[in-house]
Amino acid sequence: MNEAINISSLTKSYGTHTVLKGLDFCVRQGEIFALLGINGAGKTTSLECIEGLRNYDSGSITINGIMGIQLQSASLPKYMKALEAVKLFAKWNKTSPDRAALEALGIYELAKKSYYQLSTGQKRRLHLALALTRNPDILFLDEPTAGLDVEGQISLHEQIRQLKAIGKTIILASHDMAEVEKLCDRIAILSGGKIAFIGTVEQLGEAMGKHYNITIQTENGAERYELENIGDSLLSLLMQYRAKGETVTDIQIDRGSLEQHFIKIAKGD
Ligand SMILES: Nc1ncnc2c1ncn2[C@@H]1O[C@H](COP(=O)(O)OP(=O)(O)OP(=O)(O)O)[C@@H](O)[C@H]1O
Repeated sequence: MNEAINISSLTKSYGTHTVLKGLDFCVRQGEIFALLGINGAGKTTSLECIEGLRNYDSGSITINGIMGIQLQSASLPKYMKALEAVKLFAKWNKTSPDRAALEALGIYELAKKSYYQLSTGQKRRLHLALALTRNPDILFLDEPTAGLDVEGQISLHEQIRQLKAIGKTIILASHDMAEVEKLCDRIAILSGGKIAFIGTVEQLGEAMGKHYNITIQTENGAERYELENIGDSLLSLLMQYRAKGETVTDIQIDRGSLEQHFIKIAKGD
């Protein structure tokens, strides 16, 4: 698959504070890619360097395609109608609005509503539509569903999937692990100014190795354990229950959530 973005040895400091210490990663054409990291890890800084909104100190950034940017916070005049805004931005960008993308975002349903009448989710959709007026190949979304209710999140996810289906590459920063797990093809975790992990959520689970969350249910209640290996450890755990004379009624095993893996990697464990 071709690369939409290639980042090599990217560094960025604010005064004496070095935030990016040599980032290396690529985003493939047509994928939904998430940049993850704890608060202050440098996600926005990385995105803004790639978008050209921020200077960086060294390294290289190669972009193959036109970029569209949905900023974390933005505003429009109170009485501007949604479709008016889209047309204005399209005129500014000397493009004609991409009907399929606008339909995917449900903008025609909002066409005649003034900006102040839009809900947070509808504003988010409109700003995404404005980012699309450049007819971009690559879309940057900084925490796209922050502040949206569950319904708003689900519909924006669906719209992001539709944008992928019409060929857009999407790179987003997010704190929402459930969102990332459902939506993204690949993730990169920023930690200590570098990429600590890159790959699919499944690959992250595999890379974190033999780690299991075990819940053992008895008549006396449920107890949770974290085991490194499932064979001997689980067996000896069950033997302990038997020795205590407690009957095990149920066992649940999972390989750890994205959240658990993320916290371990993002905090440098
Ligand atoms: N303009 C700036 N001047 C000085 N320091 C800055 C500036 N912008 C960001 N920083 C610092 O750089 C670090 C990374 O910030 P950045 O906003 O890129 O992180 P982030 O991962 O996007 O965080 P969050 O999840 O909180 O949005 C933080 O320590 C922040 O305080």
